Amino acid sequence: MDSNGGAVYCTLLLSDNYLPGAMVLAHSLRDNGTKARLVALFTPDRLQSTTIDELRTVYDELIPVSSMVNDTPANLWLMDRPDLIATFTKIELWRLTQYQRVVYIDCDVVALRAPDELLSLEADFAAAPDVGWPDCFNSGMMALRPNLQDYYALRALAQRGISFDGADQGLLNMHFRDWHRLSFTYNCTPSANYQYIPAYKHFQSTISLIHFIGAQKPWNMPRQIVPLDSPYNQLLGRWWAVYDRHYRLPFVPTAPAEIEKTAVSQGDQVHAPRYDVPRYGITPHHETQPTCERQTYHVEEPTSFHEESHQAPRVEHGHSKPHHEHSAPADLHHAAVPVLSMVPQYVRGEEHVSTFIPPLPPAPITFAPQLSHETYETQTQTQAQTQTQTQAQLPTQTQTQTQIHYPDEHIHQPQPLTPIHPPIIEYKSPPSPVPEVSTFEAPRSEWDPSREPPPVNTKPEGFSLQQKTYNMSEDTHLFQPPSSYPEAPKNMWYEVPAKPEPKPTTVFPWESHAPKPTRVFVEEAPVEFVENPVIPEEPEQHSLPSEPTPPRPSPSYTRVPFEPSAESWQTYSRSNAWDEDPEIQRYIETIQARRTKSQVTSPEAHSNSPGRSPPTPGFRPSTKITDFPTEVERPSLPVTPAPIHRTSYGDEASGTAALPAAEGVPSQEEWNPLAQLEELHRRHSEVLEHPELLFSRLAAVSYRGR
Ligand SMILES: O=c1ccn([C@@H]2O[C@H](COP(=O)(O)OP(=O)(O)O[C@H]3O[C@H](CO)[C@@H](O)[C@H](O)[C@H]3O)[C@@H](O)[C@H]2O)c(=O)[nH]1
Ligand SMILES: [Mn+2]
Repeated sequence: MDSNGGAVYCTLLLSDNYLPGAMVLAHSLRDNGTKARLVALFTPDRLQSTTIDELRTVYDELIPVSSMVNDTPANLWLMDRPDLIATFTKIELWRLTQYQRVVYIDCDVVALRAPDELLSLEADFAAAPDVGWPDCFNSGMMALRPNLQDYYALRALAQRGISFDGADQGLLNMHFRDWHRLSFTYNCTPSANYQYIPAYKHFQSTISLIHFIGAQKPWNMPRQIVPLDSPYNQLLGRWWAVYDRHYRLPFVPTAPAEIEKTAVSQGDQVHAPRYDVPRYGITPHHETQPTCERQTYHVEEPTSFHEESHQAPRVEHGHSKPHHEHSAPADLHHAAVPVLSMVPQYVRGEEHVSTFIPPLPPAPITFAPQLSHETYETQTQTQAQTQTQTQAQLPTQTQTQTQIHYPDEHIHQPQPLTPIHPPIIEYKSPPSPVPEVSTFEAPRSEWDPSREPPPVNTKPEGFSLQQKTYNMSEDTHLFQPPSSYPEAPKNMWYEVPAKPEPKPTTVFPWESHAPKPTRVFVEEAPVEFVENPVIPEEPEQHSLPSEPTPPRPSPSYTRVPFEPSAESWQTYSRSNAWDEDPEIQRYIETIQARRTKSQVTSPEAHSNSPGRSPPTPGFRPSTKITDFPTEVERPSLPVTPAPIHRTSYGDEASGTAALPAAEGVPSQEEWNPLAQLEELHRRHSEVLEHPELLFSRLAAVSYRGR
């Protein structure tokens, strides 16, 4: 436990590509002498294990947290920052109740001095104003007291996606309305087009933390951009200075004596400076240089950096680890053992070093910020080789060769970071830069598909599609029809154009000169139903016209509806009253005669005479459709009256064949309907009197029926 009673610095790492920021932040705090514990929250599911290993080299404690993603990230696009999708994870800070206080700092911050006074701040929640909207605080630096009330309240907001910017800052500002306002110097957020230069000049010496807000982070930017003296670029240089101190080639302690000098006396104990070995996948020069002697630090507990770096991955939880474990290695020789660092892998700024061929004569220095387009691995090697070459060849520097050149060397020289803590390690600066010239580089497209995968965190294309939301009507009133609708216009009509029927083209000559047909067929005459047939009860009383009425155009038949008689069917005459009426008969004959004149085809037409042929004996001429067989025609009395199927109109060949008799049906000769009816009546009364006989009877009948 340190002097601040459970107060820690804490940062958050959600992705591998922010690793350089997290490392530089921790180094900058340590370099400035803080003794407070450095804690890093990290999301194991989103990070490579090598990244976590790297964090372990500088942070005292790593705390895994599960990432909290904004499920409704639309507001993130207002900032054009879809990469901030998981910053709700910051809420986990309030669950760190093992600490009294947490001074949270974003990864993209570099400390110019360690703001240890924030560790003992009284306020429950303090932050500095945001440069974009100063009524809000910027959530990149917050001094807070972990507690579960705030934690659950914040988590509830996060789960409902309540944040005006879609990320943590919008959410936290909605929750912490009364925040203790800290000085802007605790979270100085310069922008590339920084406006208030006089204020910067006035306050710059008081700045504690520089926060590189926005999508562009220092490690993705050129090491140096013009104008060099702009506030932003100067502050950017401060970030690179820390990075270079710990990760940049070359790192060659000039002389053992100077290393000795760097030990910082703190109180009554000699405390070794934070020593960070520049770790590359190559053999450092001092191993190959015999002049590099072993040097011993004065440390409390000599610890081999080499051994520590080869420990199995381990996540520390809660238990304290004295920060001096990370202090200087006891033995420079150990420290010099090559260890591969992951950090430069995520630093694109190295690409902003131009590889060039020095022309002759040298021209004034200008910097070309474009990148040499090499993969990182190649570059590292190139750097390494070049470095060796540089060492050997720089004194003469006459040959034309590819070499890495650091144009910003003079401004990124390590310098006293604060008056309180003098520089802890002296550097031998690389040989002074050779004169530079600007080199032409073709404009680079955003990414080269032939060399690299598409850039991460780019905007999905579908987002630019227009979105439209339709809402359900919330009107609860019933539909009220208007009292009247306007009259439909009356003058709106038009002639339907008649479509002329196309006449089929004639093929044969008789089609165009066809004679008019004169013959008329009986079948063609439509049957006319007499709706109310006049059935004279007394044919005698009927006065028929003595003269034939003018022929009606069509009907020759009359269908008489069947009227069930109340009398017994035995008295049924089986004939129509008018059939016997001579007047009617005569009338019909006149029609038939008329027809015959106009070539009526009728059964009589078989005779050559146009008039009425003499009746065949036993075959009377019929004028009725429901005719009954004559005595001659019928072989026996039919069961029911049925029309006789006559050969119609002399066509004897068609349809005259008798249908085969049904099986099991008694022949008509054997069937006496009167006797059958009597039998039926007898059985009926028998069953009524003796119902018990019914079933035996039925059985007998069905048996007989078979
Ligand atoms: O890919 C990512 C993105 C974010 N982070 C972490 O989340 C922090 C916030 O993201 P950052 O890119 O620093 O956001 P800023 O550009 O600083 O944007 C502002 O808006 C953010 C969202 O509200 C706040 O989190 C910041 O504090 C605020 O400065 C970072 O520092 C990291 O700690 C990652 O580790 N990986
Ligand atoms: Mn930030």
